[in-house]
Amino acid sequence: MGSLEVKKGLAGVVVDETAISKVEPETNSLLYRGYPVPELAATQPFESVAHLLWHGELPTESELIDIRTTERQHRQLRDDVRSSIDVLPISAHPMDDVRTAVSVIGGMDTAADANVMDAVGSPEENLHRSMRLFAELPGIVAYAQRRRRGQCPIDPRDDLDYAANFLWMTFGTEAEDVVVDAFNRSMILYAEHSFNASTFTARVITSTLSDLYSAVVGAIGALKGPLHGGANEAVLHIFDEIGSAQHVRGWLDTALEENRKIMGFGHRVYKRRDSRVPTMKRVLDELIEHYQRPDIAHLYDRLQSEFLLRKGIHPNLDYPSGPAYHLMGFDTLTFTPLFVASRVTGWTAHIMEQQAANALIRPLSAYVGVEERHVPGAAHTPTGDAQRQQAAG
Ligand SMILES: CC(=O)SCCNC(=O)CCNC(=O)[C@H](O)C(C)(C)COP(=O)(O)OP(=O)(O)OC[C@H]1O[C@@H](n2cnc3c(N)ncnc32)[C@H](O)[C@@H]1OP(=O)(O)O
Ligand SMILES: O=C([O-])CC(=O)C(=O)O
Repeated sequence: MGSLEVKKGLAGVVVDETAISKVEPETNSLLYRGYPVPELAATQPFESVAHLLWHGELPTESELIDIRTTERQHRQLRDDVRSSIDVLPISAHPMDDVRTAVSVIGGMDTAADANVMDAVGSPEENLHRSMRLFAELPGIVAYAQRRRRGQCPIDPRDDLDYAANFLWMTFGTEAEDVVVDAFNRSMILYAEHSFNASTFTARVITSTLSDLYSAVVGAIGALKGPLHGGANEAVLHIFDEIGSAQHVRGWLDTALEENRKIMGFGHRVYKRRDSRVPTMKRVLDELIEHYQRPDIAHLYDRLQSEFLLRKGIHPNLDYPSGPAYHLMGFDTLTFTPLFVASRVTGWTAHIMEQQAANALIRPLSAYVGVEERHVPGAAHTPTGDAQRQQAAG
């Protein structure tokens, strides 16, 4: 055991195959089921990308109508789910609201755990569960923000597609096309990214033959941390702390002296650039133009160039997403729940892929603790092989 090489954080370890997305750090590119993500973001509604991730192909016209019809059928926030959120204190993080809501949805879906030995469910059941979570999460995220603001929930609108309806349920006003389009592109960019920490969590849970809801709940927990999805929220906290572009240098001096991590920068896989940043930066630029907020552009550019100069580290997707969601009007605490609403498509695609070719995920560890010793006053009890030999006489 002692001679085993430890791969801390599983860095560089290939644990399985996937056909869902291809992350290529050498060329800074990202493909979902073979399609370049910038092409998908430029042309597709998020509903089509969800279909692509689950089924491997973009939907035909009639399949898109089907997914949109089903999504509309399940949009309404259910009373039991709303009550489960209401039990939590307003001070709870909205990621806790979302995690609790998904857990309750799973518990209410009696098919999911009626027989613990068969919790995994059929592929058709799991596709249906994935679709329902995709449809229900916007209502949950919107409700969590409105509740914190002391506002009543807003019913979904059947005449609006996914992105426009999400914004409608959150703000109670019809968003302008430029904002709907920006939001749609952000959802596509966040949807999937191979074996990141939350997706891997979902696959570990799935590998024990647990159910899809348990895997999504675990994934939400993993996404909450600021080294992963929580970074988009953390970026806005940093922007608030800095205040304006002229304060970047002084702020960065102190932060680096204190060995702070600068959220929204760096990546485990992309060591040069994050493939999604240019597309999301364009989205941010359009929003800055739309809302006439050049101050945000100055702060963004100054922090990016100063940090690159000092540490040689590039921004990741969370860096442009944070200020973009801020400009759209979302509360900072809502940013990571938005990531959940998008990433649930990738998670569930991976859960189904794991189920289709399962192997229990169980790595080894190298023990570095105290060697065998004995409880004071106790007779020495042999362990392992010695115990077996003694028992055999
Ligand atoms: C959608 C997403 O989930 S993208 C990731 C979002 N997370 C963040 O933005 C959080 C900030 N970034 C980080 O903490 C890291 O870059 C991670 C966790 C994302 C990737 O980290 P790893 O691959 O484990 O690299 P690690 O953290 O060891 O960094 C390597 C070196 O770069 C430094 N570094 C990396 N990112 C940062 C950062 N954002 N701020 C300051 N220093 C950093 C580390 O301190 C380390 O320096 P050292 O070698 O002198 O100790
Ligand atoms: O791939 C990662 O490690 C994190 C990430 O960018 C994502 O999940 O989108």
